[in-house]
Amino acid sequence: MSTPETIATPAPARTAHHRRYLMCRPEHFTVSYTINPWMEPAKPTDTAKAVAQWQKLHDLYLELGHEVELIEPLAGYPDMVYTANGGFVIGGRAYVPEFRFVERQGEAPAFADWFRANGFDTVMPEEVNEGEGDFLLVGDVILAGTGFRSTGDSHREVGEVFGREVVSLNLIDPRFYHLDTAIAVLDPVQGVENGGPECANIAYLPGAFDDASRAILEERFPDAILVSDEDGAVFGLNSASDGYNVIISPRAVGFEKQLRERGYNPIMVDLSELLLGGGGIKCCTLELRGA
Ligand SMILES: CN(C)C(=N)NCCC[C@H](N)C(=O)O
Repeated sequence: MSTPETIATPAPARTAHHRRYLMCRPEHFTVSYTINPWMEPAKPTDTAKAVAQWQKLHDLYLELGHEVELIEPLAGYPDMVYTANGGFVIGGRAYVPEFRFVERQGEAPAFADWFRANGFDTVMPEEVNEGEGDFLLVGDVILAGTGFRSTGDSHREVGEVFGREVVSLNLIDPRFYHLDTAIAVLDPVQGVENGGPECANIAYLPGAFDDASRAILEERFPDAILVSDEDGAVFGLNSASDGYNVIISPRAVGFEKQLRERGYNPIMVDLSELLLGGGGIKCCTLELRGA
C-alpha cells in the first residue's frame, strides 16, 4: 500500500525593488526621558554602540542597491534617529508630523526643512500624527494606527493629503504604540492600475489590535503572516522589506522561518541599543516615495 504524498506548495518567486530611504545618524542618541514603555532613563546607553549598529543597517541598504539620504541630527533630540516618525511620503509629497510629546516636537521643523530643501511638496499638518510610524502604504491603501500617538483626525487628514483610502486600526497594547511595531509591509507598492497584485501582503501581531481592527485585517489580508507574541515582543515586525529582502531583528527567530517559507530573504540586523529608546529597524527608516 502506498502512503499518500504530501506535495509542498512552492513559495512564490519574490523580486527586490529599489528603495530610497531617509536616515539620521544617532550621534546624540540617549534615553533621557520616558514617552514609551521601553524607555528607562536609569539604564545606561552607549551612543557609540548605537552609531555602530545603525551604520550596519545603513551600509546594508547600500549593499542591497538602495539609496540612503541623511538628515543632520540635532543636539537635544535623541529620538531623531527614528526617521520613520519624520513624515509620510508618497509621490514626492511629504506630510510633516506633529509629534504628540513636547520632547520630540522640535524635530518636525527640521524634517519639514529637509523635505523643502530636497524638492518635496511639503504639507504642514493640523493634526497630531507621527508619520510612517503610524501610516503604512499597502498597495494603494493607507493603513493608519491610532490609540497612543496619531489621532483619528490625522487619519482623515492623511487621506485628504494623498487622496487615498485610509483604513483606521486601533492599537491597544502600550508596548506597540506605533503601527509599525505591529504590522510589517512585505510587498512593494503596486496598485492594480500599475499591473501589480490587487493587494500587497503584510505580517502582523494580532494581539496588538482591538477585535474590530483584527477583523478588518483578517478580511483584507487573508494571506497575511501572523507573528507570535514572542517575535512581536522583540520588535520583529519593525522591519524593512524591498519585496524580497526583509531586514529583521535577529531575535525574531519564528518570523525569520515564516518569511523563508513564503519565499522572502530575511536578513538579520541587531539594533539592540536603539531598542532602549523603543525603536527598531523600521523606525530608523523613512521611505521616500518619489513622484
Ligand atoms: C517603531 N516605532 C515605535 C517608531 N516608529 N518610532 C520609534 C520612536 C521612539 C521614540 N522614543 C518615541 O517614543 O517616540
